[in-house]
Amino acid sequence: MIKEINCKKVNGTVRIPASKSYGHRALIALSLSKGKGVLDNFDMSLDIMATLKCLEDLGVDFIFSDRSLSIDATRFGQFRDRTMKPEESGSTLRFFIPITLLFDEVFEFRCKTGLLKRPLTVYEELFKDLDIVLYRDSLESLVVKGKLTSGEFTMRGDVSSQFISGMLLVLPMLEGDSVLKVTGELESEGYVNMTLKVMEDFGIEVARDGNTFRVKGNQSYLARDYKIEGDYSQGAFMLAAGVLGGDVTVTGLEKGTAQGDADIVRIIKDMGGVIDETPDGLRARRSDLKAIDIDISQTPDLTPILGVLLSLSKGTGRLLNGKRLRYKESDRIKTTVAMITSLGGDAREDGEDIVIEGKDMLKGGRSFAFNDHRIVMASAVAALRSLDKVYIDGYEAVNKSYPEFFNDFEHMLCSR
Ligand SMILES: O=C(O)C1=C[C@@H](OP(=O)(O)O)[C@@H](O)[C@H](O)C1
Ligand SMILES: C=C(OP(=O)(O)O)C(=O)O
Repeated sequence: MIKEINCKKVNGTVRIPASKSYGHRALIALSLSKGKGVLDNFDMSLDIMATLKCLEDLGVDFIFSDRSLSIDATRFGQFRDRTMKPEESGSTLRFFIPITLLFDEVFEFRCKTGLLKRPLTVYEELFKDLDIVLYRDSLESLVVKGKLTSGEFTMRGDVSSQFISGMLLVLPMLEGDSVLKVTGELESEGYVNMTLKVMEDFGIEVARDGNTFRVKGNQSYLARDYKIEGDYSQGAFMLAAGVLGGDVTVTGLEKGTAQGDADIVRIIKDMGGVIDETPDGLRARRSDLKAIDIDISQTPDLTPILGVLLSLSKGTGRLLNGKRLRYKESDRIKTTVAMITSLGGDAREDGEDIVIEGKDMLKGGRSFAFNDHRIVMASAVAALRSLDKVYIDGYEAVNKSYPEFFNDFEHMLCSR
């Protein structure tokens, strides 16, 4: 489906939805507690619903009302279905593989096409010498069999942090103590920090020494109520909208967060963008931006919107070290370049980097979503500084993480 965006100016205040990453983790932590609790400031998206469905199939019950989710996990482990459906959520797939390995049963992961093309190598390597089978039945089906026992685990840190988070979440549930060693660069480290933060908030202790994590076994997650913080990865689109096209205040983002994507505030400021802390929230105002070089290895989800910002800055900027971007919902190196060029900007791939020449205005035109929610949202923001309208082909991909995006962007902020 195609969406026409004709928004040239934004003005107003927008509440940023709850963090998807915190949402996945808090749902899992509360479910592993086998108790009851309420998650407040909770927002739905297709990815979050995939995690909910997997937990429901593992025996957990939910009631959702008014952005609040009540959870009854007292029957966790009394399965309704041994087929997990992670849809297109990489986090869900990579978090639930170790969760199902708590049970010594056979589980099937039936995925939407595309998800199983994203790497599972780190688990495949890890489980090779353990008595655990990961078997890709087809492009849509993965069979998981075995039982995880405590021990010493070594995992690469430069494929996806989700493997590390997935293992960390279950290690305290095992009978003995475990050590998890991450080798090489730990990329997307902010997401591991979020995992550790949620585990701590739910009463779990992990001792960290650099990239070695020591986790005592036989720990219990505490059942509790929990408030999910706002999502900086989504806030990034609205802050960018403010500096490109008007005056936007975002609310709901916590200071001192573990979210790596909170770095968007520093990056925009380094580009000369004006973002002020106000009593209401962060206020971003239209600014002249200068191009800079940005390392995207730690904050891959910011790439599409950083691409838009650089394409509307003065000078040449580079998005650096994006090799893992190839394994997201789309190959985000290619699709970020395609989005910018299709809207009349100047961007090219350079190995694992993207090089962008800034312009005053883009032309507009048709941008393909490539089934990537973050390309959809970045394209909509690019419309603010495009001469013609922007048409987003496949805009429904936005539902993966931010179903209310167009409501917030067009109805709350857009002023013609
Ligand atoms: O753990 C998480 O919640 C996520 C980790 C990141 O993936 P990588 O670790 O593969 O970069 C990020 O891109 C994804 O959107 C969410
Ligand atoms: C890559 C993303 O999510 P996931 O890996 O969970 O599919 C994302 O939200 O941009």
